[in-house]
Amino acid sequence: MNRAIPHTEQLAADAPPLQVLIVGAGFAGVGAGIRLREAGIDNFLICEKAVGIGGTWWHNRYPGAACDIASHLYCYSFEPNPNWSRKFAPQAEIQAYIERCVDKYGIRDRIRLNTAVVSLDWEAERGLWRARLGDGSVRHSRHVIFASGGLHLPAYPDIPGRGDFRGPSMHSAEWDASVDFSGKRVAVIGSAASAIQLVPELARVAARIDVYQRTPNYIAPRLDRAFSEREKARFARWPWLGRLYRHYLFLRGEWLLFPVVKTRRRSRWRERLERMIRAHIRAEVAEPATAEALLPSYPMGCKRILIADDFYQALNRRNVELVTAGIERIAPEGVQTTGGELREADILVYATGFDLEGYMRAAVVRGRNGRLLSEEWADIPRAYKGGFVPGFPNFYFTTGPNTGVGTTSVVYMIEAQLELILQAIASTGDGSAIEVTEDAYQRYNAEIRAALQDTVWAGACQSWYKRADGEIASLYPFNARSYRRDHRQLERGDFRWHAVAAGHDVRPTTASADR
Ligand SMILES: Cc1cc2nc3c(=O)[nH]c(=O)nc-3n(C[C@H](O)[C@H](O)[C@H](O)COP(=O)(O)OP(=O)(O)OC[C@H]3O[C@@H](n4cnc5c(N)ncnc54)[C@H](O)[C@@H]3O)c2cc1C
Repeated sequence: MNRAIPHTEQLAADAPPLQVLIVGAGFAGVGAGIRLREAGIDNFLICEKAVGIGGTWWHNRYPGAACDIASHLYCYSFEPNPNWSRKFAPQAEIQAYIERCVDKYGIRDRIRLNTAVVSLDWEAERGLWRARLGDGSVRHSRHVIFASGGLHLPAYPDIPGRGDFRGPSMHSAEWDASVDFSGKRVAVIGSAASAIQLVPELARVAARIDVYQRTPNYIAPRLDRAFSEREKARFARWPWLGRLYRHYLFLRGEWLLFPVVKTRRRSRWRERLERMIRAHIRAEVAEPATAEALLPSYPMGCKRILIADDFYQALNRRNVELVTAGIERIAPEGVQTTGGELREADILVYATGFDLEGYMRAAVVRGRNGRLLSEEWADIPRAYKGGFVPGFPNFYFTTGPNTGVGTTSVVYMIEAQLELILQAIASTGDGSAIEVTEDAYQRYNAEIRAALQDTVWAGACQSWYKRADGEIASLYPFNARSYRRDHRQLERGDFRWHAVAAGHDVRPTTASADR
């Protein structure tokens, strides 16, 4: 039975506690809501700081924005979509898909938009999380699913003079659709995942585009194409066909791409792919000096492997130039390079990615005994299986620390994480609170850290994945299938349960095998 969520002004501090509060309405938050409802848990609320649903696919609206994991895999396994228009669906279509899921599974009345969760405090005496929301109201909840995602905070480069630029400037994730690029000189800072999608689109209308590249990327052909009406009809008629295709896409990532990253030792397979992409760059880019500047000099997989069909072609246009000189500062008239050249621009676009640890900075979280999550993670963000941190009872992350696989769909990973979270919530049916043990947390993270040492990301490899101290807090060193296997069953010996009684002290209990 649906119970309408009262409006903010009606929410007094003593509003009945929620069973589950979900932070964020992206693939993870919406997926969590759907799974909860399926499990018969109706008393949940999804708070989303943005004014729309879809997370990444609400925020990233730059021209050319699209997924780079094929759409038939980049969607919920329980909600295949036979009607994807292309192999790699554009942003609007993915956002509309998430909206459709919200309606089909009846969770729209559980979503509160324009509502940031500012802080979360564990009230041990009540066994509840106290959430302070952006509008100043307070809500209590037994469980919190922290589905803020890692990529919701746009990162700007630390370049002097950013505020001096006299024209419009924007981050790719905060696109200003009111700005007209026609006939304008545009400086695009960055040449990675978002830049390679938006440069070909802007190049069609802008007078000139300077693409500022710090480090070249391995960009493989995307081989995107539209699905014909016939193909869509077949996917609709024979759902097994969609499942088979999805499975093929998944195995391709596991077999073709995972071996590239899984070892830091020499790999013939990796070297072969590197040679193929280098040959591709030389074949695609007309100007030899530009082609040379686009050739990466590090092992493939060290940075994210990108795909595009039209980026290298766009660099052949007369109105597009690759600038490899460093940036000294942003001037009112444009970009001043380290070579002393002032390259004038009318519009600045920062395609400079995200603060990779966005899940860490999304809200102030205080667990047992007032322990701040930021203190727990002062050295490095860590979590047991990416989702559980000791000292934070009934609190779960999706896409938390060390959950990035890079070779498969994040939605696939999210579904695995939700499986474990749902089991954790179900295990507290007697009113207790669940918490991972310190031992299990330490052991799991020691295993992850040791395994990361043998991946291509370790050692001298410099990448966005790495923190300034060289630690890797975002990536998972094994393949997606082993991740899924690892998330199938809550390992009860790795948890303990607190007896929680309203008005009484929380008494930690040891997990018994039969819980
Ligand atoms: C441009 C782009 C393209 C991508 N393409 C792919 C792809 O092809 N394949 C792939 O697997 N992955 C891709 N990703 C990664 C993508 O982020 C994930 O696939 C997925 O969308 C993550 O879903 P999520 O729900 O975990 O996080 P998000 O989609 O980021 O949603 C989290 C939501 O939480 C909200 N939020 C954060 N903090 C708070 C708070 N304190 N209070 C309330 N709300 C809050 C945010 O506003 C956001 O809407 C891409 C990412 C980007 C940026």
